[in-house]
Amino acid sequence: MTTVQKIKEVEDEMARTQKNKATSYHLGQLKAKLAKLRRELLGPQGGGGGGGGIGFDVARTGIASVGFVGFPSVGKSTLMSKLTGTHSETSEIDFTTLTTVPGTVKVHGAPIQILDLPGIIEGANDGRGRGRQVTAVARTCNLIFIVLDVLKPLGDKKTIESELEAFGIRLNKRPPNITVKKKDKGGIAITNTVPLTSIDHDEIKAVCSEYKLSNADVAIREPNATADDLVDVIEGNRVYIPAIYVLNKIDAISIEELDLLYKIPNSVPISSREWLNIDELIDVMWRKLDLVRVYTKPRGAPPDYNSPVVLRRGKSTVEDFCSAIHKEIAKQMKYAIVWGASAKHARGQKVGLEHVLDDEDVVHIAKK
Ligand SMILES: Nc1nc2c(ncn2[C@@H]2O[C@H](COP(=O)(O)OP(=O)(O)OP(=O)(O)O)[C@@H](O)[C@H]2O)c(=O)[nH]1
Ligand SMILES: [K+]
Ligand SMILES: [Mg+2]
Repeated sequence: MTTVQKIKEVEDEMARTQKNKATSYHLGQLKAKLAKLRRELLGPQGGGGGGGGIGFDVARTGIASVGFVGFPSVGKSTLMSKLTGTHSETSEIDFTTLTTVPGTVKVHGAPIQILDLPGIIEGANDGRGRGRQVTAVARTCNLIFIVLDVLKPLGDKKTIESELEAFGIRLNKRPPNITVKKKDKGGIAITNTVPLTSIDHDEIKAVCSEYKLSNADVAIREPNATADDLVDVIEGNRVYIPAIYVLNKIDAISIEELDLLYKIPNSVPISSREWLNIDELIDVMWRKLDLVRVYTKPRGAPPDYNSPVVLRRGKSTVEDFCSAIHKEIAKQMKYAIVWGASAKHARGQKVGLEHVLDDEDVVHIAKK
């Protein structure tokens, strides 16, 4: 039996099995089995791991990247071309785009790389079409636009989500607050700081046993943690990426239909052809990217608000700021003065290299 067939078999069995006290051990086993089979399929032996492959690995520029994922002909290239001014072929024929096409858009002074990608179809991860290369590129992006055609949004949404999920991509989700620590003896010891609502001890034990973990401390601090969350933590190698559902072609539907679409969380209805609601899309994109703009203030002069140094959240210390300007600056710095959200007082705070900066802070570097 091929891995794809084995996956299908496990999925079918899961669908047949009702979740209750008596089946939770079995379900936990199945979930872990499924994760292992998917890894096999996508690993280096399966041919789908690593980067995107020929034509798919493009030079990465800008402070962050946004990948466009969607079914064929939903309007990805139309959007990308107009947004960035870079030509990417468009037509009513499916699979017009065959590789990654990069472009750049500047938002609030930050250059953001846009990656137009080929359309994907159901079964992408089993090797259909260029789905695997597309999802491999998507894994490396800071934000994913899931582009949907408003005339058939919901079915397509589910399909795309499950293709991305099967590739270890978790959308609009934080890493689960679960730790699993191997030890030498003592069996499986479970502690939880929150009530376990969506997983029970049997299920936890089944997952651990499937991974041959017979002695471990499992600590669950995640409200509503599931067996899939536990599997994710044990498997590792998951990426947590924010996503926006771009509902394209709203020029083709009525206002009443549009109202319904607004109920999809994290969605922005637009028309890339008629250029409708693109401002909202850029706003939401900016917020989801969660970038940190830092303005430099030279001594005795006002801050330079025109060209911020743009950093990523989690990589926004004064040291990161210095390195973004020039690699020698951190060494030459005596101290920094910071004004803005990260500073303790309005008159400015004297800080060191480890200080974490916030969006729109102003920084003066005093040299030795
Ligand atoms: N009505 C309408 N049509 C659109 C819109 N955006 C794109 N289209 C049309 O949809 C078709 C497909 O557009 P593309 O930009 O090539 O779509 P794609 O998603 O890049 O397609 P592939 O590269 O083949 O996956 C073209 O005929 C576009 O003119 C829109 O906002 N409204
Ligand atoms: K097309
Ligand atoms: Mg295209």
